[in-house]
Amino acid sequence: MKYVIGIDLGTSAVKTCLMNEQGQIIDEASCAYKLYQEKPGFSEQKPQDWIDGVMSTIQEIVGRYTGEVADIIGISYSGQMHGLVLLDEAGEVLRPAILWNDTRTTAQCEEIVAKVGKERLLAITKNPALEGFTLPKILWVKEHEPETYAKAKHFVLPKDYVRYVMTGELHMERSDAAGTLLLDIERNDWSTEVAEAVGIDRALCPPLIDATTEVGTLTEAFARATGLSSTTKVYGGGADNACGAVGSGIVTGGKSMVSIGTSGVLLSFEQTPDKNFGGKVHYFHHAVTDAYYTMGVTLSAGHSLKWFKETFAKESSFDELLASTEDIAAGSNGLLFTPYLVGERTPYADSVIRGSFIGIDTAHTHAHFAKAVLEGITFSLRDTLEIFRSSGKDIRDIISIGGGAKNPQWLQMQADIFNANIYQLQNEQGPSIGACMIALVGSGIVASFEEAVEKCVAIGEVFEPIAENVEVYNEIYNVYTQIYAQTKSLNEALQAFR
Ligand SMILES: Nc1ncnc2c1ncn2[C@@H]1O[C@H](COP(=O)(O)OP(=O)(O)O)[C@@H](O)[C@H]1O
Ligand SMILES: O=C(CO)[C@@H](O)[C@H](O)COP(=O)(O)O
Repeated sequence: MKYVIGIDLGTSAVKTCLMNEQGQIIDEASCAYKLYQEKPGFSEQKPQDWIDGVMSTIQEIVGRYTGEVADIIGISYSGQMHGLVLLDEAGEVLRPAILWNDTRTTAQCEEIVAKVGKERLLAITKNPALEGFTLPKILWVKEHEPETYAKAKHFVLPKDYVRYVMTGELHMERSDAAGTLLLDIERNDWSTEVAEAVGIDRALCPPLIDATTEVGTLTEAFARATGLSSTTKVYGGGADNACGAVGSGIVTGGKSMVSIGTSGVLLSFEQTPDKNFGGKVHYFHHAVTDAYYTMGVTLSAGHSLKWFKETFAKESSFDELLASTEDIAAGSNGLLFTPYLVGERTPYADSVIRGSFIGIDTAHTHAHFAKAVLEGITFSLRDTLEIFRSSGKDIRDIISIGGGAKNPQWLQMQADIFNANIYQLQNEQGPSIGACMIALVGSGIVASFEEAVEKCVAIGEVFEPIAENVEVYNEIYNVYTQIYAQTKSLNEALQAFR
């Protein structure tokens, strides 16, 4: 029996799993790491923490594995997107990584639009300039840390850095490169036009590879440190949302996914790169060659729940916190929450907006606040669903993944707020399953992604919308959608006090 390893480099933790050639998950391990949010808008991580986490999860899995290590024949990755890792001539990390949920780069986004042109940028990259993407982060370092920028030889994304350390080979994989704002999506290559317009040396961009490209084998040092064999082959991997889609079986048309991790994502498969969403949703390369996907992103989805738990319910587990909300009716007795804790991306690209609780009443308890947080996160994802539905997409079935898909109560709430059937996977780790599937396809054990879906994707429970809750949520959603405009100027006035 042959095995593959999938490494999902998330924002809260790395989640690694071992899958056999029949598509069964044999073992899993995870290791959390720190997020540094030292100033409002800043969000960084230390690349060495990722490496330590990856090493320890592999050591744990190899320690429990009783077969021949040489039978673990392939490894691939799923990675949090957009994060900037700058490397010097010797391949050493120059500064902490600036992450996808860091919004310090509003001025750099304006600079990109001024220099490239809004329409031209959209035509080339299919996306507008948003703070979370990588190019504005490069420009921020160039402006604010010129001595660091002068030493930079290459930039990479989080999982591409981990792969570099494990193999010694430096590349950037395309589904992730699509989120840099430097990729020409239709030409499937770096855009010299964008790089030149903003004054970035094109040589900073590493060679591009596909998700299933075999980049080499593990270094002797990494194999020794983890107990793996140095013959283990390593494949490109994909952006975490692309891998989540693969792990949810979304490799062909007509299917959608919701992911609640640190961020929240509503994603829909696209066969071609030429639809026009006017930049309202992100439009990226899939991990599946010659396929694409569109998605909207809530910056603080699971993060809002984690913030609430750590701030107001530190002693409770997530399950206990959610159980405490069970008896509260849909709508939290008139309490609303907007999850804009670090600003927002979809549908409001706004780094200044912050969250609110609206409608606080003397009757509200701790549990009402917890339920309002869950509802607010889910309403925010509905904002993207509305964009998709108004573009003509008929979305009735959605596969739900990520930490937020662990809880049946939240899955029912998703069905009620989205008015769609919600499908839970038997294992909610969609991205690491997707990473294993990439290794299976890359190694040739499985002939295609369609075949990998047959083998590896196991749907669990289905949650159908409850009509009376759908009706209540439709009414409350209409109120929710007014909060952004009505709190925008208040948050602008408060910005100076953060
Ligand atoms: N048992 C649970 N029930 C509901 N939500 C949960 C549960 N456990 C974790 N979560 C949510 O999932 C989030 C982490 O999801 P995960 O997919 O692991 O994130 P990431 O990929 O960003 O590291 C947490 O921040 C939390 O909000
Ligand atoms: O910025 C985006 C997508 O554009 C995020 O979805 C990141 O890719 C992080 O994902 P999680 O850690 O929340 O899974």
